Amino acid sequence: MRVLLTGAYGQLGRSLLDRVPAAWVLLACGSAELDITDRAAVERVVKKFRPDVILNAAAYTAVDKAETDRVRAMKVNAIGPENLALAARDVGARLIHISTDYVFDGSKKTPYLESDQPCPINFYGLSKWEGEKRVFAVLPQAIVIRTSWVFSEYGSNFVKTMLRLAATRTELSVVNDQVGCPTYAGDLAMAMIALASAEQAQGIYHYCGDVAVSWCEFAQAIFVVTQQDTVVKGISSGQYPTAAVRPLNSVMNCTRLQEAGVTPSDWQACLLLARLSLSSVFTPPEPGVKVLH
Ligand SMILES: NC(=O)C1=CN([C@@H]2O[C@H](COP(=O)(O)OP(=O)(O)OC[C@H]3O[C@@H](n4cnc5c(N)ncnc54)[C@H](O)[C@@H]3O)[C@@H](O)[C@H]2O)C=CC1
Repeated sequence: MRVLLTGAYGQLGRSLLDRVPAAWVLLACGSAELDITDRAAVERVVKKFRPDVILNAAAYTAVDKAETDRVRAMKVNAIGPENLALAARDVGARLIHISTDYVFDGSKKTPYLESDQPCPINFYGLSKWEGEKRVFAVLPQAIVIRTSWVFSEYGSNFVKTMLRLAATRTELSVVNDQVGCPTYAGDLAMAMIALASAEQAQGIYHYCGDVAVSWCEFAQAIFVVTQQDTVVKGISSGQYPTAAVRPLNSVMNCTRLQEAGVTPSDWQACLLLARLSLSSVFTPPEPGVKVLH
């Protein structure tokens, strides 16, 4: 199978690179090699490589910055995926794109289903929802996986932030009224790989961790696993104002993907397995375009 991976050097992209099946012919492109907002470049690369599947791990993920950097966020999160969908349609490729729990407003009292109506409360969520709509308008058979609270050995994420702060502080205040499901990027990568081979799969799927926690409880779990005595004090969202408002309930129901044979992320086990590499700073060289297999 010929697979084009975009956004190859973000945390999901790198997690995919670690796990792609050896039998795949993979073209991995970081933002320097393929800017997904450049329609002509996307078309050129896709026409030349002729992938069977495009995996899009590229995104504008700075949630707070997106409130003021709106044009860029919309370009990367909405126009970029649309460009990939157009190019995929031209060559008959399938597209697996990633979206977010932040398309919801968080007012629901139970886990969000794929059929629930999005109603984003921040610009990042709005741009990601626009991306979903543009993808399906061009390629109705595309796959969109909505995920949440992603962490890994790579990039920047909540786990790394907590470990960095704990290195210099004995007590941390962390929000305790936003609840969601942490997701290990390696598990999300495996879910994408499974769907890449599932020819019948299409539409929206939710994929996240199997246990819901508040950010405060997530921080406590991180310090238990890494055996640190950092004290974590719960505070409300109101006591920690951010540029972008976050949904209070980010929990998503993953039954649809489970029925397709993909188990939710066992994030607690992954935290334990990944704890050594999580605490080290990973700065690999920026590679160029290459066919890995
Ligand atoms: N990190 C998280 O907690 C969550 C992430 N997501 C979604 O998961 C997906 C993966 O996110 P992460 O790997 O965590 O993000 P990341 O920020 O680590 O990686 C995104 C990558 O996209 C690249 N990129 C940015 N603009 C680009 C462009 N114009 N063309 C090509 N590449 C470009 C960046 O250079 C970066 O390497 C994204 O779709 C994100 O919206 C959803 C929910 C939560």
